Amino acid sequence: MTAESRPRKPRQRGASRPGNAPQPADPTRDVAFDILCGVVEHRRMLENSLSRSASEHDAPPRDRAAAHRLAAATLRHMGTLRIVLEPFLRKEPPEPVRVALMMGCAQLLFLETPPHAAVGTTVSLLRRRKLAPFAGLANAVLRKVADQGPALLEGLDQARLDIPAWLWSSWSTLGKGVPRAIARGISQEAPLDITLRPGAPVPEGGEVLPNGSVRFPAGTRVTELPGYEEGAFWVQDAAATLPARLLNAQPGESVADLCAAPGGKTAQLAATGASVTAVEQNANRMTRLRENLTRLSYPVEIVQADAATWKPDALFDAILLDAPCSATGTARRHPDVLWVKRPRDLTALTAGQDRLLAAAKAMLKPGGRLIYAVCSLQEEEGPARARAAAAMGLEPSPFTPEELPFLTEALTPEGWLRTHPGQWADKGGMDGFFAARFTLPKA
Ligand SMILES: C[S@@+](CC[C@H](N)C(=O)[O-])C[C@H]1O[C@@H](n2cnc3c(N)ncnc32)[C@H](O)[C@@H]1O
Repeated sequence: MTAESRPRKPRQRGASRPGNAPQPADPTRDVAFDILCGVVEHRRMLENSLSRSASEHDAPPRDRAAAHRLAAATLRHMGTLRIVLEPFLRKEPPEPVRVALMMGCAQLLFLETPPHAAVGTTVSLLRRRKLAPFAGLANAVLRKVADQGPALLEGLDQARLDIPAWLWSSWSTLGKGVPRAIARGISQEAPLDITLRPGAPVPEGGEVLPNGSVRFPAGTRVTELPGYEEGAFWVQDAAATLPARLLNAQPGESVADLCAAPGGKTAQLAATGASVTAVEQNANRMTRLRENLTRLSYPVEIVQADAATWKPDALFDAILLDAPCSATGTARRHPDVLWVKRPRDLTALTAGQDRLLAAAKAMLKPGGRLIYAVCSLQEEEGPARARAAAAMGLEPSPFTPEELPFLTEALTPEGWLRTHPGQWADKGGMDGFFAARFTLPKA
C-alpha cells in the first residue's frame, strides 16, 4: 500500500461552512491541491508553494512528502488527465475544480489509491475549499473513472499528451525519436542518485552506475541512508556529475564554481583537491550550499554575489559555469517545469547566460579552462550559447570519447555533451544536461 493510499485517521478541523458537516482534515491533499493550483493558475513552481502550504495546513513531513508525490504524479500525467476527463464534463468547470478532478483521477489511474478513498477525499477537498456546489459533479465523474479504470487510457498517446507542444517540437532538433524517448523518461518517477565521497563505501541496496554514481529506487529517503550525517555522499543525478568531471580539476588548481547552490558540483570539485571558490547569488540557496558543504566538511571559500558582476582577487585556472536556465532537463524530477515555463522565458534566460559567460571569460587565466553547463534541453540555452561563447573569443575544447567511455552516445559531433531523460532507459534514465568546454587563448 502506498503512503498515498494508506487510510488516515480523520481529524476534525473547523473548515466547514455553515450548514455543512465539518470535513475531515487531509493535509496531503490540501497541500497537493495548493501546489497544483499554483502551477496551473499562476505558473508558480512546485517548491515555491510547498513550504507555504505545508505550514498553513500543519502538514507533518510524511504528509508533505505524500503531497509532493501526488502533485508530481498529477503534473507528470496532466495532458492525459485532461483528455480522460473531457467526455465526462458537459461544461467547463472552474479551473480549481478541474485541478481537484485531475488529482482524483491521478490517484485512480496512476497511484493505485482505492476508489472510495480517491472519490471521497476529492469530494471532501472541494467542500473544504468552498467548492461544495461541485462536490456532486466530482463524485459522479470520479466514480465513472473508477468504474472504467485503465481502459480509459487505451489508445491514448500518453507520451505525446503529457508534453506541451512547444517543448515536444523544440526537442525534435535532438534527433528522430528523441522527443518520445524523453517523454517516456519523464513519465517515470526519478530514482535517487548519490555521489560518493572518494573511498566511501556503497550504501546497501545501491546500484553502482557506469559513471560511479550510486542509484536507489524512487522514493528512497536520502537522510535515512547510512553515512548521510557523516558526509559520505551527496545527492546528485548521474548526468549532473558529468560537467564537473569533464573540467578535470587538479589538486592545487584554483577553481571557481560560479552558480554553486545547492553544491553538488562544488563538492565534486573540492573532492579533487583543487582550491575551490563557490559563488551563489540567492541567500536561501546559499544557506543550503553552506549546510551541504559543512556536512561534507569540504574546505570551500563561499561568496554570496552576482557572478555576472563579481570581481575575484585573482584569476582562476578553471571555471565551472552551471548557469541558471529553464531546467527542462530536470522535468522527471520537477514535472512542474513542463507547465510553468514558456518559450518567452528563454529570452531573459539566454541574455543572463551570455552575461555570465562574458564574466567567466574575464575571470580566467590565459590558457584556463571553462565549462559552460545547463540542465536544459533547449537549443537556445545549449548549442546556441556554446556558439555565442566561441564568438566571444573562447576557444572550443571538445570532449572526447576517451573522457566519457561509458556514455559516448551523449557526445555530439561538435564535442559537446548532451544528455536527456531517454538515455540509460534500462537503468532508470538520467536528467538532461548540455555542457561545452572552452579554453581562454594565451595571446
Ligand atoms: C543550476 S543551479 C546550480 C546547481 C549547482 N551547480 C549544483 O550542481 O548543485 C543555478 C544556481 O545559480 C544561482 N544563480 C543564478 N544567477 C546567479 C548569478 N547571477 N550569480 C550567482 N549565482 C546565480 C541560482 O540561485 C542557483 O542556485
